[in-house]
Amino acid sequence: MHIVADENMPALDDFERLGRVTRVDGRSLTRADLRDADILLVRSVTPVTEALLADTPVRFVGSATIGTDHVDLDALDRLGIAFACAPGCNARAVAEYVLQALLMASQHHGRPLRGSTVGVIGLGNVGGLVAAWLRALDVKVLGCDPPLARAGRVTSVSLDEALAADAVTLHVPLIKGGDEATRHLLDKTRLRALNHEQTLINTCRGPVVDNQALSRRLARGDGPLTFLDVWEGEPLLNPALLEQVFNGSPHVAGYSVEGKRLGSAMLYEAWCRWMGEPAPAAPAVAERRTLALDVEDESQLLALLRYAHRLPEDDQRLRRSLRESDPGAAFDRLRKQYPPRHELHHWRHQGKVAPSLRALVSLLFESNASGSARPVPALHRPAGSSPR
Ligand SMILES: NC(=O)C1=CN([C@@H]2O[C@H](COP(=O)(O)OP(=O)(O)OC[C@H]3O[C@@H](n4cnc5c(N)ncnc54)[C@H](O)[C@@H]3O)[C@@H](O)[C@H]2O)C=CC1
Ligand SMILES: O=C(O)C(=O)[C@H](O)COP(=O)(O)O
Repeated sequence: MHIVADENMPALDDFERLGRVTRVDGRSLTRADLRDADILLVRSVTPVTEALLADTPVRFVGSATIGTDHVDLDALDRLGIAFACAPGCNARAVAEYVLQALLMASQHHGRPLRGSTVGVIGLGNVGGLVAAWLRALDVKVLGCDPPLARAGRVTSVSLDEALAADAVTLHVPLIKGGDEATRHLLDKTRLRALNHEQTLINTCRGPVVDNQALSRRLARGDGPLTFLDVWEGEPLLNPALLEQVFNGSPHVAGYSVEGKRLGSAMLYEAWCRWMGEPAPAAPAVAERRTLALDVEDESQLLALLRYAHRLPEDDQRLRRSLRESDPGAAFDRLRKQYPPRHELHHWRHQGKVAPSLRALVSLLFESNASGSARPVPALHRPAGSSPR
């Protein structure tokens, strides 16, 4: 068995037991790399297209990501190739990023997060978690998810109602065309309606916000306080826009040690399911070390989140990278060499917690390593295909 895998995927031990693993640069991967490959494992930077896979022996493609906008599922269907991805694998990492951004914004605006309103656009794995954490803090969540509302799974406000909140955070998939398109969901008109008292956070996909229109909006000086983790045109981004945002990062909101490992493990689980083999046992929960910090107000809550990950450091590294001769390569290098960052549940919390923060702090440290909270891989089997 030959497995071709993106060089930025950790924890491929299970696949290594299955056969020979060749590591490749996900951005420059070509069909020639797949001439004798049975399995292809990618991350979000590899466009998975008919041109890449046609006339190769690949029978199973796995993407260790939540987003799948880089994958042409119809092409995989036509080619009879199974596809797996990892919904929810890094949802907690993104939610911690968003909570930190919201607390930074509250400090900047000089008003508490508790009691404010937050528009959460997209209430799936990430947005649903963000909403649950915010409700635990007595934040009024204006959740907007028309597809889930149509399925009777949530109640949804309109997009314009959600955009009127004190802060707005985006968690939709990138859908490039058709009735459900989310490309430029925040276009010139919607961006015009946001003001300098508000906060805008985008951690889903760059093109969900029209970046040119956003830059023009921010250039007027009265636009929202903006946090961008994702950019139109990655790995190249608009340097003027980076200058204008309050905090920028190189598409790393989901880059936790746990999220990346879980993404790889979920693909192996999907492979076992596809092959009709028993699922691997969930890894034993390691003894957790203690994180001793009091959380008696929102500034201490911010300090707690920063024990795990400091958003301003992502921002400083990204701004420095723009001075390099090849900023696109520098963006990718920041991602490849991202310092190990743990999700908070890696630790066991000890310390005084204000009664108003107890519900949230307990959710932040809840383990999802086993049981019903453990995310399940998605497996797409093309009609009539079989693994053997
Ligand atoms: N920056 C990063 O490192 C990461 C980014 N992501 C991105 O975040 C996105 C969201 O992640 P999840 O919550 O896990 O996905 P999900 O698929 O669980 O949830 C997405 C939700 O958006 C809803 N939705 C679709 N169109 C909508 C619209 N027009 N308005 C409002 N809601 C709409 C869907 O009904 C769904 O409930 C992913 O598709 C991915 O692109 C995910 C992980 C890491
Ligand atoms: O899971 C997703 O969706 C993401 O956006 C990934 O966390 C991004 O990481 P890479 O796949 O680009 O390494």
